[in-house]
Amino acid sequence: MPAIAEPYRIKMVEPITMTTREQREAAIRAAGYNTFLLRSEDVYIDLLTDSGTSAMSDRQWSAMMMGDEAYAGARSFDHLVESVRESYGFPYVCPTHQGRGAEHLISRILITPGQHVPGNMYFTTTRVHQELAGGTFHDVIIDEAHDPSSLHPFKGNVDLDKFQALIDEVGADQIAYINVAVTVNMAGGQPVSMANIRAVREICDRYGIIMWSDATRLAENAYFIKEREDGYADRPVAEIAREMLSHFDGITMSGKKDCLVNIGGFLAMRDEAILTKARELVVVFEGMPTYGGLAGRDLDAMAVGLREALDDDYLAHRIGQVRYLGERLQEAGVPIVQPVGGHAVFIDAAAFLDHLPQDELPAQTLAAEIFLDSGVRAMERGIVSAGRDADGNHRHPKLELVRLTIPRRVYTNSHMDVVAESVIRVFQRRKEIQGLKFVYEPPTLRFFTSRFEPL
Ligand SMILES: CC1=C(O)/C(=C\N=C(/Cc2ccccc2)C(=O)O)C(COP(=O)(O)O)=CN1
Repeated sequence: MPAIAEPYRIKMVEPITMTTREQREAAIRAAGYNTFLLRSEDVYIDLLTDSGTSAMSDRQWSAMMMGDEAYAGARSFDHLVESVRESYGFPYVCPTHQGRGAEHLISRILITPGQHVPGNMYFTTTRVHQELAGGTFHDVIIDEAHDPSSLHPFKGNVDLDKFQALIDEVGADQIAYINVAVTVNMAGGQPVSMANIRAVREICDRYGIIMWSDATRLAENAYFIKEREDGYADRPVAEIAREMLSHFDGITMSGKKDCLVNIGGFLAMRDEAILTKARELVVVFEGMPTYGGLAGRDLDAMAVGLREALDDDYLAHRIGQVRYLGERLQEAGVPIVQPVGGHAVFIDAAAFLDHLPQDELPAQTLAAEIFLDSGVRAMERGIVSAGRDADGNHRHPKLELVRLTIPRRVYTNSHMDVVAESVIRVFQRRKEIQGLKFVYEPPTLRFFTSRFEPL
């Protein structure tokens, strides 16, 4: 495989510094062994999230200088609408401050309390907003998505039989909409195939069910279709992305991922009636319908970034860099979710620390251990993130993962080598590692602010 260099050159740098083991021990204790509670200055290589952490291009920065900060009817809004129409194919756009702002609005608009919302695996903020609107989430992803070692090329696919079974059980009129995430974050950044999207569309057309997408990482999904699905190898990713989205009635979008911005999101849709309802709500929760909680400059940065994120050379490098880290870990025998996802390498913490029961929080423990070893910050994506069920019991997800999330256009493969060496060092002494216990747990989205102590 010929080397793929970054399809850009660096024009500005932000110094980062290595810490000592003593500094990191003090930092992780102060953070209650929760990597979300670490201070940025104590972190060496920050792989907590790809959300809002990407580097913007000189074109985005210059677009920001031209941002129109008019309170209503700003040019910046027009630029975003134009970009979404051209690149995504939706006529209507309602900006929000970020993805969960859009999730909040669409959940209120489409869900009647008591209805059901099928989707391809849960995502934390998506499910919370569906439940707050009175909906019940049902996971209709294929079984392979819950198996870290399955090599299925499209582990994000909807299981059509599970979707059909839910329709038969509750009735199509009790399904508010189906939410198809592209890619599926909690499955390991796994894509959905075009064939599966088309098949879901057929079922939705048959029963009159709204088909929505969480398009947060749509560019990466389109790239995997180009790589893995017959008939797409010679198609530009931008074309594949438009074809993907053509099957959906609308999308929620966290611009902080595949729009390459530090803040921003939006709803995009075909039905003007949904736009009207979104505009009624956005003025209550986000701001005017033409800014949605964002400055004009943010809208301009997003209008440029969503186009850049669909560039074939950019995606070949981006996906290639994540894969490079995954392959280095695989070569050393570190158990990771396969195939390597689009935005992160997900370590199988249950297999890595197979001497710890899930209630001793293996993924939380491993994320803390990696930070202690090198100052690399990862994110827990296991029992802590899954939260408690309606009866107040811990949910026990099949996937107990630590996510090494790669920001876009920020790190080089030398940083990936440092990360790989750290994870491998921890892997070599894994049997010495003891678990963690909760010492503080908030009522919702507990992974953000919970605190832990070693057992
Ligand atoms: C598929 C998908 C996402 O991944 C997503 C945000 N991801 C995030 C940010 C995050 C959110 C919640 C807990 C931990 C980290 C990520 O670190 O992975 C959102 C919400 O978007 P938002 O953050 O802009 O509100 C919607 N859908």
